Amino acid sequence: MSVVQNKQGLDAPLAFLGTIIHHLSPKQIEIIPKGLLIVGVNGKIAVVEKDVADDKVDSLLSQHGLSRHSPTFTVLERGEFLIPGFIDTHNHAPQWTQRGLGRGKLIMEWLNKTTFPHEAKFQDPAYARKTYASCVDGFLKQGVTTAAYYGSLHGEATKILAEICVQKGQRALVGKCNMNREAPDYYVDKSAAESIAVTEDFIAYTRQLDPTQELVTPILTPRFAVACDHDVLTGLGKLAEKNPDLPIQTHFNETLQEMEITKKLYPEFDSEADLYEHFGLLNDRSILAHCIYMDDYDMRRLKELDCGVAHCPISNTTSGVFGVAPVREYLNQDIKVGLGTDSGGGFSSSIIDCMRQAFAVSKARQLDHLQDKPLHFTEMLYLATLGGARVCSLDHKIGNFLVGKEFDALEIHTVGDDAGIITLVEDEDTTEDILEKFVMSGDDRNVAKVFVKGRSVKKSK
Ligand SMILES: O=c1[nH]c(=O)c2nc[nH]c2[nH]1
Repeated sequence: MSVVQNKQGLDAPLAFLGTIIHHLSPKQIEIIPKGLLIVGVNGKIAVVEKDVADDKVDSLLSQHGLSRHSPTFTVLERGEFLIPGFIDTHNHAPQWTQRGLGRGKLIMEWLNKTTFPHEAKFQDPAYARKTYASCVDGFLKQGVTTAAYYGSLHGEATKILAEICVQKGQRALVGKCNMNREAPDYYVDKSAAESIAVTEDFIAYTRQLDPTQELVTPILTPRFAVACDHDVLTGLGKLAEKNPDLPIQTHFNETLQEMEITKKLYPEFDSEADLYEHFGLLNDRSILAHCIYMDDYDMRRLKELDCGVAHCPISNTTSGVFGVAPVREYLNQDIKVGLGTDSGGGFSSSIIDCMRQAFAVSKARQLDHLQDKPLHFTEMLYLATLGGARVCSLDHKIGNFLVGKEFDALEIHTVGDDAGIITLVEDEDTTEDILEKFVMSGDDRNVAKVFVKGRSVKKSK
């Protein structure tokens, strides 16, 4: 077992001079045209100075042991800027090799025919190590500095996923997936007792791997009530009560088929909100994926219990039914909401694609709810950054560039030979124009550098 590497921090402070973009709240984006941002060797943001004069740059750099000639000092040219790292609030790591497969199927058919055969392969630790290494590298490359991962049901493979996140420097919530029914014999927890025991062992292992949760936090992961009997949900509820630092993730009001089966299996509950709350799994640490079919009661309970919503516009609109989640309503009610790639239900593992699809979904929603204004591109960026941090209960640490937070950031390049096929930046473009071009037409080639806690973690272009 490896413990978190490089405990002592960075070799030298980092400094960036140029355009810095982040959110202070859902409605408040701050675009700092000539900013100086300095990161201390502890990986935390030490200075954010706006409209900084030249002599002030020199003095602030020197106060932190740097100069304009230091190798860790970066001048961001026109078309280059810093944004906070992307946060993927819903991601199935063992589905890395099935992205795009079986789209158009209803959920239960897709799980049984496409997904479970893939996830079952993680019985083999060597396969898990190889595939999870590719998965974590792939997400880092695309600027996902934090991911909320569902593992497979296997304890060993899920430990490997946690180790790889630590080794490669990705911040992650990692969960052993609990599922002891409504799945084939070859891929199901053998009993409720075993499901809970493997979960406890995984939590203990991860706490040893990263004792201060510097990067990796274990997360309770009942796949959904369809796949978990009463004993599993009861056991997980007890773990949630005993471990108040553990986040919880599950799928919620995802499809009409899933909701109908849930109702048959749990006839005593009128809503999924009541069901998960009864078992102690709905609180301010809960990350609920999809949340498409929401009545007033569900909305109210999510708000009252301060749950977070993982909005997954790509998978929602490409499964058997076109699902339109009420994302404007979540924002209006200040219900915590962020974006999930839902990779591999989502055919794309890119949060940039996800931002764009969130826009399309908000347009679709407007067709039936005229008052629901479509998302603005700055709101899409909010969902991908600070919104996601709130959903993952990590907004005290990451999500924007406030002094004292950890430096999880992307250096975005929209010009130059390596800028790919982004909409060409022209002389007359404002910074807002350039940001919009990035959000609407950029891709991983524009994510030039990726930092987690100040460490550079993108392997290659
Ligand atoms: O998009 C999804 N992916 C899954 O793996 C899953 N399991 C239950 N419900 C699900 N939805």
